[in-house]
Amino acid sequence: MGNSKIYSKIIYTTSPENELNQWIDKYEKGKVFIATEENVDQLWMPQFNSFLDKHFIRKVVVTSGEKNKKLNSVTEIWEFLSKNGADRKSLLINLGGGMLTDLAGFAASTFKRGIDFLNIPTTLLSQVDASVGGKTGINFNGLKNEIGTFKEPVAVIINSRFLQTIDPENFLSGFAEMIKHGLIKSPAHLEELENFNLKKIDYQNLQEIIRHSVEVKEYFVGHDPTEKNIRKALNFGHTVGHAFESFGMGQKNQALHGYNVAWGMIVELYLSVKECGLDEMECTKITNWLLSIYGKMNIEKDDFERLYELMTHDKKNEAGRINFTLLPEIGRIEINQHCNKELIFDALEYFRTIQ
Ligand SMILES: NC(=O)c1ccc[n+]([C@@H]2O[C@H](COP(=O)([O-])OP(=O)(O)OC[C@H]3O[C@@H](n4cnc5c(N)ncnc54)[C@H](O)[C@@H]3O)[C@@H](O)[C@H]2O)c1
Ligand SMILES: O=C(O)C(=O)C[C@@H](O)[C@H](O)[C@H](O)COP(=O)(O)O
Ligand SMILES: [Zn+2]
Repeated sequence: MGNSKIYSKIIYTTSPENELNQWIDKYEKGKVFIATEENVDQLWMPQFNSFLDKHFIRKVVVTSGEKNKKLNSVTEIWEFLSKNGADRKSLLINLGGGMLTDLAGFAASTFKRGIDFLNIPTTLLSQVDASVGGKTGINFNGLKNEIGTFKEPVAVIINSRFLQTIDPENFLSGFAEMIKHGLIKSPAHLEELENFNLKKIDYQNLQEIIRHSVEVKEYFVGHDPTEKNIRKALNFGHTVGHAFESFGMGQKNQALHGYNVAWGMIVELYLSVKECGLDEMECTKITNWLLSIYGKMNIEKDDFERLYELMTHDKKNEAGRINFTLLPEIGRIEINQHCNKELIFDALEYFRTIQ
């Protein structure tokens, strides 16, 4: 995958506490803090409690769920840090899924103009994607990740044992970002995902597959940390996926991020055929696979204008044009692809009617 210039140290371990020991030593006693969210606090914090006590690490717990990836929750973390005497040299440990690592990473990257943070991701999605690469942020104004920063954690500690308590839907949500990694860079990774038994998860094998996925992410982040160029590859499926996700925000059964990305990838694979010459049979094969795992979201023709409007907020856009990352073939990307409104509507119609 080539030399990575990623700033964070990525550590794979079965004993996060042992790894943490060495990191904590670099910081003054009483200046290390931990942020988590309710569900993870209940499920996984008990195993860390004596460690936290021993090292005088104080804890803040925010409310779980994507709808809490918002400014109020950031304020809670800022207040906690401020009241507990955090200074510029402090460390914040973020224990949780992508919602928490995005949120608390953002809080850390802005507190006193930025303090160190370390991620311990607890969902598949956060292990293969969200905790790595330094995109932090919150949703705002009905738009995904509208406010945020680029700041990499000092380290990411990955332990696949956390995944044993993940529900199947959240597992599949993370699996979608892995499929994205295979599609944009690694046919070999895609193949191992196609062969992965989702009904009977082999956690030992999974740890290795997670590593392959993270390597794809590291490659793009290492070469372009602030998404000026080829990091846009990692946004494949997200121009449309984020529009779907923002569209569903606040609805009762809001679909998980990875599901929206999977559906976004179906639309963007169609665009790849039309604009970049992706083989139609290849597109159909992957689309059918994605549909078999993720089903699909129901959209109406009347929704197309709103979805298009949401795409006009995508962060990759330039000069008023919607910017896509597309695939001329599996494992290769073309960034800065512009599709006209008519073609985007065609692609949405393809998605709406596909069985
Ligand atoms: N920064 C990035 O590069 C990046 C990349 C991909 C996604 N994201 C963001 O990540 C977020 C989605 O992350 P997510 O899918 O991890 O969601 P999440 O953090 O909301 O976690 C999903 C659910 O699993 C629960 N949970 C967490 N760890 C658990 C565990 N070990 N066992 C049981 N339950 C557990 C949570 O409480 C929550 O209910 C989105 O906001 C998305 O935009 C960011
Ligand atoms: O790391 C990246 O770069 C990505 O685009 C990874 C995406 O999976 C992730 O959802 C990211 O948060 C999207 O970022 P945004 O800039 O489109 O909000
Ligand atoms: Zn994503």
